Amino acid sequence: MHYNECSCMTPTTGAAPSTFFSAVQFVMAAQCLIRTKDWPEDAELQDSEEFDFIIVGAGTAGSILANRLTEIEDWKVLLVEAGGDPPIESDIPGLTDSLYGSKFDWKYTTVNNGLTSQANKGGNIKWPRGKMLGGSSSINVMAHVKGHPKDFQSWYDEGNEEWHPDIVNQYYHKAESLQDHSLKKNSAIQNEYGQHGPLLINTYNVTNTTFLEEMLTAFDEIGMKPVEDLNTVHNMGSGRFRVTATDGKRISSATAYLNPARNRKNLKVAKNSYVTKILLDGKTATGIEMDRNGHKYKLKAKLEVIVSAGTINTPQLLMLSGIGPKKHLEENNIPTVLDSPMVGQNLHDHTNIPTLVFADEPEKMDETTKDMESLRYLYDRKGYLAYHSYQDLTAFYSADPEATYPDFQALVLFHYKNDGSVEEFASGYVKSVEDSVLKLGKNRAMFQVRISVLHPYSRGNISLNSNDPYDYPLIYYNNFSDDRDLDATVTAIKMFLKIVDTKFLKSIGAITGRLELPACDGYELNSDAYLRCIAVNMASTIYHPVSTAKMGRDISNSVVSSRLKVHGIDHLRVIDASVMPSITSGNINAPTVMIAERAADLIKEDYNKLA
Ligand SMILES: Cc1cc2nc3c(=O)[nH]c(=O)nc-3n(C[C@H](O)[C@H](O)[C@H](O)COP(=O)(O)OP(=O)(O)OC[C@H]3O[C@@H](n4cnc5c(N)ncnc54)[C@H](O)[C@@H]3O)c2cc1C
Repeated sequence: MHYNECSCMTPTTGAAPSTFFSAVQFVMAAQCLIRTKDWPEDAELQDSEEFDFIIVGAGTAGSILANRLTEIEDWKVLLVEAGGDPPIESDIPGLTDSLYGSKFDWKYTTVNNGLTSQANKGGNIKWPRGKMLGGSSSINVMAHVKGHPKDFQSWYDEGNEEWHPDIVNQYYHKAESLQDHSLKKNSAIQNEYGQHGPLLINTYNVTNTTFLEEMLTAFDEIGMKPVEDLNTVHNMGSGRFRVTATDGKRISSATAYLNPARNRKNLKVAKNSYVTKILLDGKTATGIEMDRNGHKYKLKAKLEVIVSAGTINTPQLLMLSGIGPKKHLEENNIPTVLDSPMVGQNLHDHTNIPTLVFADEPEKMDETTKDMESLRYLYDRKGYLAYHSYQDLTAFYSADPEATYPDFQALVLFHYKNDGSVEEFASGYVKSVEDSVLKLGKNRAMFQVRISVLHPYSRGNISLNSNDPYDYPLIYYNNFSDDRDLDATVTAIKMFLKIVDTKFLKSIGAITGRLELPACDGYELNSDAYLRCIAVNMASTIYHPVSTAKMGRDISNSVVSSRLKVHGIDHLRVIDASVMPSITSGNINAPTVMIAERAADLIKEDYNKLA
């Protein structure tokens, strides 16, 4: 073809190229507009510099504490974070998955115990954790689920007097600001949420709501009644998630709390800085030892060191500093400062079993639609990038239909027909399971329903691998060590599988289908024995580990007091998900936010600074 034959290349008056060039410029600029640019500066530090408070970890809890404590102008605060600024992928809900396994993830895995999760490649479970400002709130799925008042009543009844459900509710309200205008019209929902807090709560900008509505009708048919707002009815029924995202963008603890405080003169933030030890003078915390680009700093805390390093790193740091079970410290050649037997113990989580349903719909988005949706996201923050692939749906239910406290949670994740994500999912399993998923999924859409028992009995622990702070701790999950959890899991799956017989699911030809695992070969499909076998072998996590520095009355049964002070050590607190006495009914980021908000006021109260 000659140049002249291509009408597109015929010289023009310039209007067309200039119009398209403007469009390209708009697209380039729109991408920059997404990016959060308000991260705090990386502070310069002097060795032996003194602060009033040093907070270890800028995650969900740590970022909140940094903001609330620097509200007191004469308190000088240092926030230390092992990671750096979150990348643009963290801002865009639809790209969250690309962070897993990246440098923004600690990439922890559980220890292979040879018994559970044997269908997973490596026989272990991946436990992602955010390593950046915002911590796991910068990598999570953004569901904002506040648990059930009974969860907090049980904390309170165990002697944790600062955590009565009414007080807890007050601190949820302090944190929240409900954005969804249609929900605000309902006074019960409006009253359930705070209206003026830093954490913006909304509903994902999902565009294909017809499909969601059909699914909710199916939930209704199996007794999981759809409700407008699950938090308002304390998690009984089914519905769309409230999320910490608004205008199609993530709201992490860092964007909600840390960035607005970044210019305060009494706050310093040290990024890419790893705390290796809490410094102690006898049984008093005096500061931290920190590694920044190979340079070791010793920094002093006049009032307190606050450990907010999360459920895995918090007990690791306590033990590296000589606070933990004496025998375990001795095995790792760490001099015992305080024999605190519960450090690292009581680990539990919401184990999840991916229950697979295959069906004719929904169809895969074609590439042109996908491209148009990406452009649309740049234009108005809608389209598939505006929500996480967990879409929106969840259901809370119980074995007893009359129950008012949920036993189980199911989260629904869709994989479009012939979508590459099915292969990616299947590749996490041993060959026989991988092949059966691919066979069942050929020319079908896949629904991955992640089913969890909300209140497990099994307990695991976090242990040290050695006294080297750079050696990853060992995660002994022990998730089915109590048989009641496996029985409950089978009940939960069976109850959920009734969905395959609902009108909508039947209309799209839904089937379950056998997953090929030699261990489960002899069992009839979907029999109790088969589901038990699948549950044991396919067990994974929904990423909610808690309780490895639990609060309680004394050192024999807990690590911290109701005011989150470490038993037996002065000037040291733990404030993060590890202090929960037991896990809440649902996703745990919102409870961790509430804990940090409450703890900030407990600290202010202790120093007579509460307004
Ligand atoms: C993939 C994923 C999806 C999830 N989805 C949801 C969801 O949709 N909804 C929900 O409610 N919950 C969800 N969760 C759980 C929730 O996000 C976490 O429970 C919560 O963020 C925990 O907060 P935290 O403050 O305890 O710890 P983190 O937020 O993990 O913060 C700990 C911080 O400490 C830093 N740190 C650790 N050790 C050191 C050290 N030695 N020195 C310096 N810094 C250190 C870490 O880098 C991190 O930034 C999810 C979690 C994950 C991982």
